[in-house]
Amino acid sequence: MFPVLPVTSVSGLIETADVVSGSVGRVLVSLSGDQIKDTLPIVRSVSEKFVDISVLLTGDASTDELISLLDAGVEYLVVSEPVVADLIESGVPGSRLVINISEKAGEFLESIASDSSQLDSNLNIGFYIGSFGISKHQSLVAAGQAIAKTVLATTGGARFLLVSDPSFVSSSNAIAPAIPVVEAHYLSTETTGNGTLSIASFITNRLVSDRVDGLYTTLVVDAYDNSLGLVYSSEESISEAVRTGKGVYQSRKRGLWYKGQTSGAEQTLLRIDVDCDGDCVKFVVDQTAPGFCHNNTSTCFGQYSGISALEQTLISRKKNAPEGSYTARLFNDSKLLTAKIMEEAEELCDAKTANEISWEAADLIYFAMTKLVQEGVSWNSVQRNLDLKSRKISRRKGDAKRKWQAKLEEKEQDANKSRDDARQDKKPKNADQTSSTVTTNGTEQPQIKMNVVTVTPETSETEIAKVLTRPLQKSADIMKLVTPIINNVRDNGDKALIELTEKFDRVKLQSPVLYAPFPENLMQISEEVKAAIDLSISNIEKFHAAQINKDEVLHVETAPGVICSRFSRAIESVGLYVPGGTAVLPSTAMMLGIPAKVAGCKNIILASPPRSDGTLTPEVVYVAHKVGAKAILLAGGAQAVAALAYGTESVPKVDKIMGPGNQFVTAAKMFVQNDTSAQVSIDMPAGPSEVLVIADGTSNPAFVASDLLSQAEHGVDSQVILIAISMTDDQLAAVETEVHEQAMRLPRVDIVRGSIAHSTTIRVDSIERAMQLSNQYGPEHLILQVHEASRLLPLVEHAGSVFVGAWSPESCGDYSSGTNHTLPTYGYAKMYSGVNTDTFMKHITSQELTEQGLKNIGPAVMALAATEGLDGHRNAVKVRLESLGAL
Ligand SMILES: NC(=O)c1ccc[n+]([C@@H]2O[C@H](COP(=O)([O-])OP(=O)(O)OC[C@H]3O[C@@H](n4cnc5c(N)ncnc54)[C@H](O)[C@@H]3O)[C@@H](O)[C@H]2O)c1
Ligand SMILES: N[C@H](CO)Cc1c[nH]c[nH+]1
Repeated sequence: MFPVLPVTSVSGLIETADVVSGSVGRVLVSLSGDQIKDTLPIVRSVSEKFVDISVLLTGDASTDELISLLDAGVEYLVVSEPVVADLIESGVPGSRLVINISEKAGEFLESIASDSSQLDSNLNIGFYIGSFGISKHQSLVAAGQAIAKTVLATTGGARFLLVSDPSFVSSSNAIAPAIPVVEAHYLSTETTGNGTLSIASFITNRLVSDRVDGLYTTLVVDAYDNSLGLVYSSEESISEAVRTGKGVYQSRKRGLWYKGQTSGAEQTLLRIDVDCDGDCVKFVVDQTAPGFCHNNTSTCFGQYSGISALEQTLISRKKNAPEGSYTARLFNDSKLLTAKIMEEAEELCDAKTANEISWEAADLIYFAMTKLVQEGVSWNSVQRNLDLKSRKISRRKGDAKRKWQAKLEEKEQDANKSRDDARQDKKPKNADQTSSTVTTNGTEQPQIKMNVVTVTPETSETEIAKVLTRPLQKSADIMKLVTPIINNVRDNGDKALIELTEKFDRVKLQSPVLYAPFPENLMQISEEVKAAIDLSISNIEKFHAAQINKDEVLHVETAPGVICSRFSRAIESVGLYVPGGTAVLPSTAMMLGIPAKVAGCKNIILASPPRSDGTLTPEVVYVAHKVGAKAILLAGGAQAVAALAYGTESVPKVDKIMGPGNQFVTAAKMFVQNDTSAQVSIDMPAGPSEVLVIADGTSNPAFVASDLLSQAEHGVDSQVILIAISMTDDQLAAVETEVHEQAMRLPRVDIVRGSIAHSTTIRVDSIERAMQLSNQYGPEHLILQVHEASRLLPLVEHAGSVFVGAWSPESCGDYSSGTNHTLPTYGYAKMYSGVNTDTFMKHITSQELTEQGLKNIGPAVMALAATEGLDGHRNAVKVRLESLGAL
């Protein structure tokens, strides 16, 4: 609550606003009805400069005139009781009104003393008493005490009392929480003055200290309400702060502390507020770079994040963006910036899932912020505008301009047309009513339903390609996000790793690595889960061990005396990424750790994002222990990938990084693989999970739905496809009902809604067409739930892993059957295998030639070397053949 409210006439408004702008930040202006119209522009401009104006109405004014004041940004209107009633009837909230009870304060007190229930309807309304009205009946202090006790105490701080009398200063404690209203010309930012009252003394009068040194606990925040840190104040430091308009505090060791006097990181004081019970004072300041903390961070709680961080970065880029960089281009090319803002606004309008919407909104804010910084407009003033707009009482109808309505209609027509084209005329009735509702547990719910498309021999290739399109992955944009993260870890090692983990996983670690042997208490798991892991490990180990025969060396005599051979070696150091963002995946630790162990990798390092308490899921630690991992890196995302690729003070560098992850992980893996200085390879791009189920009229609808949902629940960026071969409308409807009902029972139903929104059922009339579409899509998981499913296997050209028949749910491959679940997604099954034992090995070839062998192939080598103009190569054979007398 504010400690004092200066009151002035219109002619003194601007001057008073200047005086109080760095301390109380509020003014009460007394106005008559006929002054309102001319005062509105002044109200707007003063309010924009962060001074809140309230109006004390003298005389009469119409309801519309009073509302125009509130629309212009006036915080509170102090008016008589009948006017309050009129305004409330016109829709003005009570929280913006203060009843002027000066004229009849005595009666008012008497009446509420006899019946306090009459206050209930006015719960959030403030009260104002001028000394004149009070003096007729009783002393000001007595009136204030009575009102404070009877009226204010019941509202928990929502209601306040303004008392107008200079003598109030000395008695303010006696009638707190009433707020003194003081003629502005009596107030001064100086400590003492000729007949003036110090603003600082009003603040300190409000404060109590529960500390032995008598100092006041002081919260320092910036204009965005970011907490910068905690300090202490004294009467002297508060006086100095108000006098200088700067951040001045009381150091517990070094006395008066003018913040930034030596470092340059000083603060401009915007406002001082006192909390509800007077034991904490809040300084709102504008902080000069590099920041508030002595560690040169923006705040004592670390660097800014979100909007504040973005604004800071863009301001510094504007000063020194490298020539040719994208940001420099944006600052220098206003047309490009305008086009990007329009593009991102459109993408936000088109976004469907929660993830897409927040992603696109972030893009739009980035470009909007670039425009603000380019034009020298602070985010602070945008926030102020939002606050002032929220004070408006009159609401506009809010229709969009005609130009934009027309554009929207055009877009809708285009979308309808392409949907109709894709569905063609053979679309079954009921099959594509995506907006239908169903009743679940007695309540109507929008049906969770995949889009349905019928593919016929006439369907064009373009239409088919569209149907098989995966959710857009903005690789270039993601790369832009992960590149600075990777560079930061490469350059700053553990420090960056710890900071980024704090930023993205919201946990501050002391050390980012856990070394083997892992403490028992970190891997305590139930006997049931332990048995499940042990069984799964045993099957995975059997299947992966069978994939190699390390002792077998390949020998082939390609020509007499020319023996070529090949032998395998394990990759020495491997980094295994175990995702942990939306779900914890100990199964992925098994799928990567077991083949690494079977292959014989010497250094196995696991990486996984830590939980909010800084620990890892015990199941993951247990698996790490079982596979003989040397260390576990407690980090996720691009920062974990970078640490594994380059190594840090505590993270050992690896030779190859394996494992799935979200778009940041996948992009980071691609990045480090391309950086020759990292000398690291990767397994494959394994991104958001996906499944393609092929079903027919014989399939069990519940089984089909369950397989679709088991992948849809991974993340909103997952996609599932059902290819329905010659299913009737009823058969398809049965699957759709199962999808909805099973989904509604899943705890992750919200994620499922997101992924199903971009998933499709494709109706075809033959197995051949189904297999051709599946091969074109190249799914991570292919599930064959058709009559005599195994006969389709020879037709599979591209897929990560295949599940054959009704009794082979995809989940078995995820956990326990023995095959690997780390598989290529996004169509990469066309050129990559899933993780297997070979992923952890490399093959070395060797050859041994006898004299005869050299004589047999030497002339061919010499001829080819001559053709390539590489005489050195030719000579290496020539000198030998000459020594054998063969030339
Ligand atoms: N293809 C496969 O074989 C396979 C197997 C298992 C899981 N998956 C997939 O792996 C993915 C796991 O994703 P996840 O998110 O749950 O876990 P994750 O561990 O891959 O990602 C979490 C990390 O992402 C980083 N991150 C989050 N938001 C960020 C941002 N805005 N900027 C920079 N970094 C950010 C954080 O560092 C966080 O630790 C899912 O898509 C799942 O489908 C695939
Ligand atoms: N289905 C995922 C592979 O895309 C792996 C997984 C882990 N846990 C459950 N499923």
